[in-house]
Amino acid sequence: MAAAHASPAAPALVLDRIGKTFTMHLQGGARLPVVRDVSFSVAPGECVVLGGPSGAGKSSVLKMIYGNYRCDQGAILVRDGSELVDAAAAEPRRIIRLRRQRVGYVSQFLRVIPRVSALAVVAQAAVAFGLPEGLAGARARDLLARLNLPERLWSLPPATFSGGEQQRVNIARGFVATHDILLLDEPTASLDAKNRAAVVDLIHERKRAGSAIVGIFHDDDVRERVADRIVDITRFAAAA
Ligand SMILES: Nc1ncnc2c1ncn2[C@@H]1O[C@H](COP(=O)(O)OP(=O)(O)OP(=O)(O)O)[C@@H](O)[C@H]1O
Repeated sequence: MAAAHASPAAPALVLDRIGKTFTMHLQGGARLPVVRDVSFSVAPGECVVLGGPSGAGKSSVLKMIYGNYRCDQGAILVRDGSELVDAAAAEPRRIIRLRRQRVGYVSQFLRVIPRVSALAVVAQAAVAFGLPEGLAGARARDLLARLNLPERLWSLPPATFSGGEQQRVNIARGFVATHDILLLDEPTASLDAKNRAAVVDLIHERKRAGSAIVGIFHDDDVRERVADRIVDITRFAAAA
């Protein structure tokens, strides 16, 4: 595990020449090079939006930052208190700690947990971050209300919710803790205009609070309202 000391002015996140080639073991080991030498950094309070057409590798880059996909090359430096941790080389236990304390992630779809209510799904994320239960519950209720999830649904498990309702539970879960780094994979894809606006407000609040955000947004309007900078992933296309 690589670790070094970080200066207070350092970026929250640095990607240094990361790359990914998928190997399809069920297809005779066919190799699919996706990206290479992806390098950019994100400052506290900044929102970097990943651009590029479908299949360019935007979600793969987010998944490498979160540790869902292993990097073939490069380093992902995450500030963890006074340390800089290379998440690309970190042990699983360290990745779990980073996810709890430093890096939040809103995926495209909610992975529902059977029999757990929507309110508990959101509050549990805040408890895992370290908030006391009372405060976690209050923040969960506040977020579900801001995201216009009808109160009659809060005590129900989200398995039977509509796509947009599930996605709002997912967003509330990602925003209920105050991670230094927040990864957003098309959080507004299945939302109407009112709820897209609610998410834009949450992103602005989180930026003001100093989180470094990396997001993917296909909606041009949302992208323009939240992006400080767009990083075009096609610049890092790996040759086949
Ligand atoms: N687990 C995987 N195994 C094999 N190939 C994968 C895997 N994940 C992604 N890919 C491939 O990597 C390429 C990039 O996919 P990725 O989802 O990162 O693109 P994207 O830019 O986010 O696309 P979209 O905008 O459509 O979501 C695609 O060709 C995809 O098929």
